[in-house]
Amino acid sequence: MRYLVTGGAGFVGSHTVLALLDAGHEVVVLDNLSTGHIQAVPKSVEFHHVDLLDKTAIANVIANRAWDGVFHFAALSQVAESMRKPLKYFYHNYLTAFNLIQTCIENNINKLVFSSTAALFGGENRVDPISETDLIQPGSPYGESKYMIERILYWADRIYHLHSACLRYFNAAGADHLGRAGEDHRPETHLIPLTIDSALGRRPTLKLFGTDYPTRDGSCIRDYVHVSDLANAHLRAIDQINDRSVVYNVGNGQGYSNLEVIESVERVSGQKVSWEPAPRRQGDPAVLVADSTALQKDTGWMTNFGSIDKIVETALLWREKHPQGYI
Ligand SMILES: NC(=O)c1ccc[n+]([C@@H]2O[C@H](COP(=O)([O-])OP(=O)(O)OC[C@H]3O[C@@H](n4cnc5c(N)ncnc54)[C@H](O)[C@@H]3O)[C@@H](O)[C@H]2O)c1
Ligand SMILES: O=c1ccn([C@@H]2O[C@H](COP(=O)(O)OP(=O)(O)O[C@H]3O[C@H](CO)[C@H](O)[C@H](O)[C@H]3O)[C@@H](O)[C@H]2O)c(=O)[nH]1
Repeated sequence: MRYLVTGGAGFVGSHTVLALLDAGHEVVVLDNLSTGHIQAVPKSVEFHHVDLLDKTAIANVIANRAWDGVFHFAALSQVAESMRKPLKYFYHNYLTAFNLIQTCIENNINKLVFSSTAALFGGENRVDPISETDLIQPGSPYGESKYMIERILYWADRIYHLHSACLRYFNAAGADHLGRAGEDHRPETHLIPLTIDSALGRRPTLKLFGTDYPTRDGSCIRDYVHVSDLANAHLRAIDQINDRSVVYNVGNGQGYSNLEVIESVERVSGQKVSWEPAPRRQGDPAVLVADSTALQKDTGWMTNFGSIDKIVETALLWREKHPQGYI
């Protein structure tokens, strides 16, 4: 199969590219390298330095070739930044997806897998774990921008038969267990890599955002899913959309508090993490844990890296080998 991957130089995209190659598929990556890294794209992969805001550039890559499907990872994805710059998120995430979807329709592509998010479920009054039918209530412009794209995809299916899988990831973390790829956001905003860097003495004291949430220890609870398990969910999801569209929540089904993540990093690294309480970060819901039963039932998807310690272990190994990230 030949697949187009937007955002394939980024964290989740690069791990999915590896999973696609491992399964014997041909992959073409389209990325503007705004947050991704060319070093994360295997040399054997055809790469196009394209910004999805430029519809003509997208069409130049897609037109006149046969495609078996598209994986759309490219986006701006920082919840906190979206609270400060909401219009940037609506403009960028909506328009890039719009350009891509329109080009897919114009070129008779009929399968698209989309990186949606747990940030759709921002409401405080709901019960975890969260299933696909739970109330959608984005708690940030980032989450809202992803929901807007889910709605375009809904209508693109009904009217143009572009079938889609919207995968609402919870917290992607970890690194390829063979060390071929890892997490390198600049600046890094995610808890696990920041905590690891604190343990390795490469960062000053970690700020723990919020210690007064209504949770078991006062810190937020998140559902961490290993990035390679998440990549695998994409390969399974695309097989589900030959004649229909699907929406799946993707997580481990188990929540860890921020303090429990710190404990895991200390356990796995054998080092103390220096941290201090800090005010809540805007846009953060207290708890986000996935019910991924639908994905498991439909596709047989299971996690290989279920425990937080395993996830942290792979992330730590990559970080130890790549102290400067991709260079
Ligand atoms: N990391 C998570 O925990 C998480 C959770 C839920 C959803 N998501 C979603 O998954 C996707 C991937 O997340 P990630 O953590 O890998 O992010 P990332 O920043 O590492 O990857 C995004 C990639 O898209 C590229 N890109 C961004 N804007 C582009 C544009 N206009 N044109 C072309 N390329 C562009 C970047 O250069 C980068 O390579 C995003 O859509 C994100 O919203 C991530
Ligand atoms: O220095 C830090 C960084 C993070 N946190 C806390 O750690 C938890 C996890 O934060 P991350 O930034 O690692 O992840 P998020 O849950 O904010 O975000 C992830 O899940 C979201 C869905 O809710 C989005 O999809 C987003 O793209 C994805 O990265 C949050 O409580 C956050 O406040 C800290 O305490 N200190």
